[in-house]
Parts: sequence; structure tokens; C-alpha cells
Amino acid sequence: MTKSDAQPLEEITQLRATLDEANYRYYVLDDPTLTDADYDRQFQRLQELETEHPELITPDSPTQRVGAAPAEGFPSVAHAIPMLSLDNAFSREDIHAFAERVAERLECTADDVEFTCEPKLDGAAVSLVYEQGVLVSGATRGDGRTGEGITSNLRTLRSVPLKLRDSNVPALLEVRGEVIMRHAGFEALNERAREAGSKVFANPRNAAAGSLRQLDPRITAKRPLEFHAYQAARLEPDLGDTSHSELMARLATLGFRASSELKVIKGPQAVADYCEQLGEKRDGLGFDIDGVVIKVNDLRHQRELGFVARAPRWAVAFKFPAQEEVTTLNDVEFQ
Ligand SMILES: NC(=O)c1cnc(OC2CCCC2)nc1N
Repeated sequence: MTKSDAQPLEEITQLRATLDEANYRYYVLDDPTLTDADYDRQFQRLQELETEHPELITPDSPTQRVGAAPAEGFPSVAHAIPMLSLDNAFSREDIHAFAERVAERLECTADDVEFTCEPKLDGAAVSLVYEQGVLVSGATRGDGRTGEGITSNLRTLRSVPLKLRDSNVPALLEVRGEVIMRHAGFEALNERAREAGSKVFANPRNAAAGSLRQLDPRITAKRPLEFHAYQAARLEPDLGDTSHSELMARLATLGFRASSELKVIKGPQAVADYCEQLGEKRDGLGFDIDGVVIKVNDLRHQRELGFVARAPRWAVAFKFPAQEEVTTLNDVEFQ
């Protein structure tokens, strides 16, 4: 009688905790602890134990990320809160005008408004819903009000926690963020596609969106996708976080990747400086961004400012000039 036969649940629980922590450190903190070989060995051991004791399998086990059954089609999912788009700013003057509009409504001066600035990731926006700390639903943005239910596909992303990391989990959490594909992963994917004579993607954003909309999760599981959180859209009970920057720090402890470039910045002048600096770093990031998302940091102020028809009064996207996409002949798909 080996140790594990006596109490398989104890070894299973230990393996899950080790693998979840390794995932978090590798995919969220970019600070791996386990070697790939070590991870694979423990993953296979967990699979063995779960095969011997299927009654102990739980949906949030690391072995349950990749479902097999290809879906016929995706169900429609209505977003509890619309995923709205952002008004655009194109210059320092536009940033000052946005800050002045905010200051006027908040009855303060523009230099007193505290903003957050973060890269505007150029990928596919998705929403993840967690109940009692367990992932229950994932959907595309769709038209902002209704998206496609792609839970099985989103479960395959190792940067999407299957259960929240913290011991003090909220009853309900909806996290929104961007699924991106880094340039290196995009080039490798297109290289394989060219060799296989299959579809070549025009850019990483299309590759990410197309990979998320695969009917078979086993295909999505092989695509180099990362989820980057940018908003806690719903949180019950409200954990009292009073600002976007605090909420993003909370999401990081709950197991999500949040932007390392997020900065809390006061006044439009410093915001415009951030935009200029990030614009200079843009080509070296290794993934596509198309600007900076500037948000009012204080959540009460966000609520006070609300939304106009289609976009929040409290946020604006500063857009960089479009990068000319050089499409070499062999990348053009001839119909
Ligand atoms: N593509 C991005 O990186 C991004 C998109 N959206 C938002 O914020 C939404 C939520 C509240 C206002 C707009 N933040 C971002 N970083």
C-alpha cells in the first residue's frame, strides 16, 4: 500500500495547490518557480491519481482546463453591465479637454484629478465571471451588450485562474480584460500555418480573436494567448476598494495578470507625458498596443461621472497613430 493509496485526496490536494501556484507565478508574475519538467511530472501524477479516483475530480483542477467536446456553436451571453467602448483623444489638447470636462463635473481643478494610465492592449476583450471564487462563465465582448459564451476556450488559458487565489473570495466577481497574442507567438503560429497551408492571420488581434472562437477547445489550448485584466466590473460584496488602482492590485492577489505599466497620475500634463513616454516604448513591448487608457482613479468619482450614450465620461483612450501594417506578398491570402 503506497502513501497515495491511503489518502489520495491529500496528495491530490497538495499537487493541485503546487500546480496552481506554479501557474500563477509563471503566467501572472512572470517569475516561474517550477521547471517545465517538474511541472509536467507533477501534472502527470495528478492525472494518474484522478484517473484512479475519478470521484475526486473537481472542475477547478488544473487537469480540467482543456475540455474535449467541440461545441456546435457558441451561446449568446448578455453582459450584466454593457462592455462599452471608449471616446478617443489624439493630442495633448484632447487630454486637457477631457481633464477639464471631468474637473468641471467634479467641481475641482483639472490638476487635482487623480487618473490612472495603462497601455491600451490591442487584442480581444472578454469578460470572466467567478461565483464563490470559481470560474463559471467567460464571454467575448460581442457588440458590448451581448457576447458569445466561450467558457471552455477561456479555461484553456493558463493566465485565466479556474479559481481565485485569495482565501477571502468575493461571492461574485466579474473581471474584464484583453486576451492578447505576443508578436513571437503570432509569428510562430503563422509560420506553422504557412507550412500547413492553413489560414494565416493578418495581425495578433485577429489571431487572438480567431483562436478564442475555435469550436474545439483543444485547438484554443495550443494557441499562445494571455489574459490581461483591466477592470473589476462587478464585485459583491463590495470589498471597499475605493480606486481603480486598488482594485487592480486586488485582482493581482486574486490571481490575475494586471498591467505592470499602470500608473496613478495627477493632472493632464503628467498624463500627456505618460502617453508620450509609452509611445516611445511601444515598439519594444513585444505585443500590440494602440494607445493609453486614461481613467479617473476614484471609483466614487467614476460613478458620479457615469456614462454618455456609449462611453464613460470618466475614461478616454489616447490613441497612437496607426502603425502601417506591412503585408508582404506571401502573407496575403489569395482567395
Ligand atoms: N484594451 C485595453 O487595454 C483596455 C480596454 N478597456 C479598459 O477599460 C474599460 C473599462 C472601463 C472603461 C473602458 N481598459 C483597458 N486597459
